[in-house]
Amino acid sequence: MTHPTSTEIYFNLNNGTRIPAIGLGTASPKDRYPETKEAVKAAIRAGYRHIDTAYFYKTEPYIGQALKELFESAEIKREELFITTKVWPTFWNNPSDSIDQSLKDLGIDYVDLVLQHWPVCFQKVENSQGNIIGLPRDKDGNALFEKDADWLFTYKALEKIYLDPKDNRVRAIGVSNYPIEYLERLFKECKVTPAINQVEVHPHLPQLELNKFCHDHAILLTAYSPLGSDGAPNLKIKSVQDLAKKYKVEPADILTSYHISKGNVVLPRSLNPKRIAANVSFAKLTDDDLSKLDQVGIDEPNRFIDEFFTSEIPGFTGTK
Ligand SMILES: NC(=O)C1=CN([C@@H]2O[C@H](COP(=O)(O)OP(=O)(O)OC[C@H]3O[C@@H](n4cnc5c(N)ncnc54)[C@H](OP(=O)(O)O)[C@@H]3O)[C@@H](O)[C@H]2O)C=CC1
Ligand SMILES: O=C1O[C@H](CO)[C@@H](O)[C@@H]1O
Repeated sequence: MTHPTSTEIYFNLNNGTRIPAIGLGTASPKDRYPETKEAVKAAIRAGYRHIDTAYFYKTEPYIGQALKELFESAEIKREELFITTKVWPTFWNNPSDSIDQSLKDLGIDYVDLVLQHWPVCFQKVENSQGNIIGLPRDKDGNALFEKDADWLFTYKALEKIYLDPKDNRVRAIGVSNYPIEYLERLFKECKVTPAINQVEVHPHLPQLELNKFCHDHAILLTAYSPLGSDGAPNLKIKSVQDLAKKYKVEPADILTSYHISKGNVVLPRSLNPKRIAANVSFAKLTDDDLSKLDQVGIDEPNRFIDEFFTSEIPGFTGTK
């Protein structure tokens, strides 16, 4: 049974641009940041045309090194790639500075998509070296939020950048970790519909209501942590393994095909070049296959990314 590769599949965004269905995740473990360079090169050589990154990941300089080498060797052109970055909540009131830092580290002059990373606002606290602390905490370890700050301010600021005809730094804007309630407020107060809502989705967290809401409102859902994040626990799901046998692909391919079959974008991360190349077989799952996988999360819901600062956001508990 031969399968097309998911790297050949593209979806349309609501602003007329298009996005590759599969992207390489680059939230690498902090002791392995430099390996992201070779992972990006392996991914692009394996056909990936979409890289998902963020100011917060601290991997953008290594991605920039990979891109520089691939551009210089003419293995790929900038316009063939879709590069996403994200604005971290320490830049809630000045996303422009965050975008400039990402562009500098990536060595490019525009990004295809910039997302508000989390709908929260952190105080800007510097460490003894004068660097901004990504996860500022008070003496009790609680998140240091900016008092009276509005989480929608960031998206409104991104909107201004996107709508400014003189500013060519971003081709599309979107959000991440927005629940339906937050999108409903955004629609009331903003002009630009987000191109993307990037959220945790996988069989243990099928997000069926959010998925329908986004598709009904021309927002493309992008699935993060599709494998269950570190250690890929979702590979062990029995229905994933059964479907891998049925379609003669790897379990990781079922976890990515689950999203692409629903018309959603998916972002598997790997630092292992063999796995990166192997994670791209696409099996067009039937509605019955998809329901079986959705049922896993209905029976046993599990959100893997639920950071200490998320408890104010509907659907999060801030306990992981
Ligand atoms: N917007 C947001 O708030 C968030 C966005 N994201 C984005 O989503 C991306 C993916 O999510 P993430 O949480 O990183 O993790 P994933 O769900 O993609 O899982 C990554 C883990 O799976 C392992 N893995 C990958 N392929 C295989 C395979 N074929 N067989 C066995 N193990 C495998 C990797 O190990 P190895 O490297 O050794 O292969 C790694 O430990 C992130 O990198 C980031 O870009 C993630 C979290 C939050
Ligand atoms: O994007 C992100 O990745 C990390 C977890 O992998 C999370 O803190 C952040 O939202």
